[in-house]
Parts: sequence; C-alpha cells; structure tokens
Amino acid sequence: MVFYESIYLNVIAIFAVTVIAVVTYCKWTYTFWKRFGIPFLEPSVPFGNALDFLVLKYSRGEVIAEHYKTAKAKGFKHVGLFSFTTPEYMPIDLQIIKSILVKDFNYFTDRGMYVNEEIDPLTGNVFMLSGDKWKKIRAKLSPTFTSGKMKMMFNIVVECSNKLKRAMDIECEQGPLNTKKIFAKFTTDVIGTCAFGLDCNSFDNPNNDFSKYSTRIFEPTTFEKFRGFIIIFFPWIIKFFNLKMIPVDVSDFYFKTVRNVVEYRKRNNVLRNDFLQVLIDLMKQESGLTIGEITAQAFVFFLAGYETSATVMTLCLFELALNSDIQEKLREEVNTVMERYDQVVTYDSLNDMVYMQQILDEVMRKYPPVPFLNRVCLADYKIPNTDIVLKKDTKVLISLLGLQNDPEYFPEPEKFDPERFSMKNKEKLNQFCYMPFGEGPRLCIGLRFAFLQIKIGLSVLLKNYRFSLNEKTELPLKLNPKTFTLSPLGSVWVDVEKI
Ligand code: HEM
Repeated sequence: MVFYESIYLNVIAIFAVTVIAVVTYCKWTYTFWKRFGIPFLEPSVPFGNALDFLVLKYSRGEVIAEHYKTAKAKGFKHVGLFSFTTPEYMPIDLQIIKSILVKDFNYFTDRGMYVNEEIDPLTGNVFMLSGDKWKKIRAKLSPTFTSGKMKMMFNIVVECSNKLKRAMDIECEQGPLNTKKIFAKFTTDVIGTCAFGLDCNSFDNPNNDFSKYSTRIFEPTTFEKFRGFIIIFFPWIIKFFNLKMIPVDVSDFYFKTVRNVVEYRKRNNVLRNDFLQVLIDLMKQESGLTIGEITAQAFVFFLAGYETSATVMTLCLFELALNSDIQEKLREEVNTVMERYDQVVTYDSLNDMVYMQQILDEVMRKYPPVPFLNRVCLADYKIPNTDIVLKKDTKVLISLLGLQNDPEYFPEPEKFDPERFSMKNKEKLNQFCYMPFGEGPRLCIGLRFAFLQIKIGLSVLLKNYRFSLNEKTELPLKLNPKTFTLSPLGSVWVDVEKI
C-alpha cells in the first residue's frame, strides 16, 4: 500500500514539476517581443496566440486576420504574436510590408518551409524551396507562364470548359447545383491535363486516380492532419526523426504518372502545348532539371492551382447569385464581347471582359484564397524608420484577409462592390493593401493561368445559365476552420436556369 502511495506521489510531483517548468518556460519566452520593443498581443500558456485555430473554432487565416484587426485598432505599426512558443512578426504598416516583400527581399527570400528532397522529393518544389535552389528553379520556370505560353494552352482549357458545359446541362436538370464540387472537377481537369498531360475526365469519372490522390492531400486522415500540424508548429521534430511529409502512395502516383507520360511522349515523338512539355524541355537543357525536379513542379502547380481557382469560382458564383444586378451586368458584357468575336472565346476576348476582371478582383479581395503570406527573416534586420532589429530566423506573417478587409483601405469591407476595382479607383489603390497573389519576386507564378481558367469557365457559365442562391446554402457563409486556404464550410448551392 505504502509502495503504491509513493508511486502516486511521485507521479503527481513529476506532473507538477513538468507543469511549472512548461509555464515558466512559456512565460519567459513570452517576454521575447517586449525585449525587442515590439508591441504584442497577450499570449496564453502554452498556445500563444493560436488557441482559436487549434480548437478549430476559426481557420488560421481568420485568426491571423483577427490579430491584424486588434493590432490596427490599437494603432500598432507592427505586432508580435506567438504560435505556442514560436515568435511570429506581423507588419501592419504598408511601408514595412513593402520593404519585406520587395525592397529588402534579400532578407526574406524564404518561406521557411520543411524541405527534404532526399526522402521526400516532392517537397523540392518552387513553393517550398529556399535560397539558391529556389532562385534557380524559379528562374527556369518563369518562362513557363508568359502570355505566349498561356495562348498556347488556351485551347486545352476551352476543351475542359466544353466538358463543364455538358455537365452543367445535365446537373441543372437535377436540382440545385453544388458549385464547390463542379468547379473542383473543372479545375482538376484543367490542371491535370496541363501539368500532367492526362485526360482526367472528372465529370464522367469522378473517382479517377487523379481526383482520388488530390482528395488524399486536401482531405487528409486524422494521422496526416496531426503530422501536418507538427510540420507547421514543430518542424524540428520532423527533421530530427527524418520523417516523410507526403504519403508514399501519393508520391508514387505522381512519379509514376510523370514518368509514364514523359516516356510515352519520347517514344511517340509527341509534342503538346502544356506545362509538362515546357518542363520536359527544361530537362533537355544543359544543367537542366531532373525527372524528380519536374515532377515536384508539376505537383505544386496542381496543388497551388486547383483548389484556389475552384474556390474563387465558387465564391464568385455565390456573390453573383446574391447580387442579381451585378450578374446581369456581367452577362451583358460577356454577350457583347462574344458577339464581337463571332461567339468564339479567344484569348483577346477575355482581355476585353473588363467588368469580369473587376468582379474577380473584388471576389479575391473579400475572400483571398491564400489568406496570409509567410516569410522568414534570414539575417538580423533593422525595421525601416525604427531602431528595432528583427532577429534572424523570426517568422513573418502578412495578413491578406486582414488588409483586404480593412475599412481604412476598403470602406464597408463586407459589401461586395466591383466598382472598387474600376480603372479610376484601381489607380488610387496602394498595391500593398491588395495582393491576393502575393507580391515581390516570390509572387504567385501561376497568376495568368489562374485568370485564364477562371475566366474561360465563367464566360461559359454566364452565357448559358442564370443563377440564384438555393436555400441549402447556409447564411452567413462560414469558412472552413480546418483548411489553410480560405474555403467555404459546406458548399454554395445555387439554382440554375438555362438561358
Ligand atoms: C486564384 C488562384 C490563385 C491564387 C489566389 C494564388 C495565390 C498565391 C499566393 C498568395 C502565393 C504566395 C505569394 C507570395 O508569397 O508572395 C502563391 C504562390 C504560388 N502559386 Fe499561386 N495562386 C493561384 C493560382 C495558382 C496557379 C493556377 C498556379 C500554377 C499553375 C499557382 C502556382 C503557384 C506557385 C508555384 C507559387 C509559389 C511561387 C514561389 O514561391 O516562387 N498558383 N499563389
């Protein structure tokens, strides 16, 4: 009995000492910002300022935007935050943001993400890479996204939009339309064919391998979610144990797919106007890319381009269904422009759809699919117009959701108003309060392609159908607390009338 009592007391004592040690360590760490003279928001032990995200009350993007709002209301130019005990610096002032993203980019070239090309070759992609390797790959990839290359891929995307129309014709007979689902199929088809040379046929065969493996990434198992959490907040654990980040079956699928297509094209002398062809050509150059490197790039084009573009289309249709006057005005523009081009969608016809551009700009203002930018400070950095030095290795977060819904820059931010982006108004806008594609040398490489696929898809929809919101859509729209990209919780359901 005495023996068990003593074990019991020992366990309590160890537990108490551990709690005291953790609390003391956190409290000491939480003096970090004070020591450097940077104002901070009160953290809670041991979660720092990340609690609402960790309990899945709000998405990480929303939590960061809320911190932006609080700091701005206090008149701060910048603010210190913590994720657990990791300090995170958030600039509020547009001059500081500009310096970090553009002027002093050399201090902030990296996102500080986990990359291990040896055991996880898909992590060697341009989004995750750091330093010289990123510079080399980015320079090689940039010619892939010129307007000339976009024109070359145009017909492939139009072909996918024809499939979208055929699917819409069937779906609209069957009750309200699940927009999130249909646009995910469209963008899977587009990126699948452009980046991997595959006809995914997502509308007729929703369970194709491509959709299956993309679902594995965007809807991870509980274990994979836990691993993702560790990677973000405690990357040193992953490094220490040399763990893989991307599931083996997913990695094998992408490698096998690219290898097969590359061999097929080589054997049959097939040349196709798509991203993969440009990547294959890069393999042939002197000190060109390896097959592992091109697979990692095709993988990230898919990852970065499929969900973001589908979300923009979903939220665009949501706003158009709510604002029938804006929808009618857009339809008028699409019809007028199409008439001018003999009812054929061309690259130039899309450029003439000025109001569509304004609408998309406004959708991405209200709902930036990537709600914050991240960087890491590579050397001690004197923050402009202050005597404060930001320590090497400090993480930096820039809240796009916060900036783009800040009433100082966008009065009545909750109002959907495409006029904010009319030619006249756009000129007055400071570019650093509106950057849905990021800014500086690390800005989104796929911007042109994103607009291309979204505009082609929307012009087909607006020309042929009228949309109104179905009562199955839950209002007010909530955001999914589990995703890092901004995405509606549940779907947006619309009633569709054929024109
Ligand atoms: C509406 C759609 C899209 C949005 C809103 C979007 C947004 C973004 C943002 C905010 C970044 C980070 C920029 C920064 O840190 O400054 C980014 C990076 C990136 N995006 Fe996109 N993106 C979209 C579509 C695409 C597409 C279609 C592709 C490829 C086909 C793509 C490929 C990439 C890549 C490779 C990067 C990393 C660039 C680098 O680090 O050098 N994105 N995107």
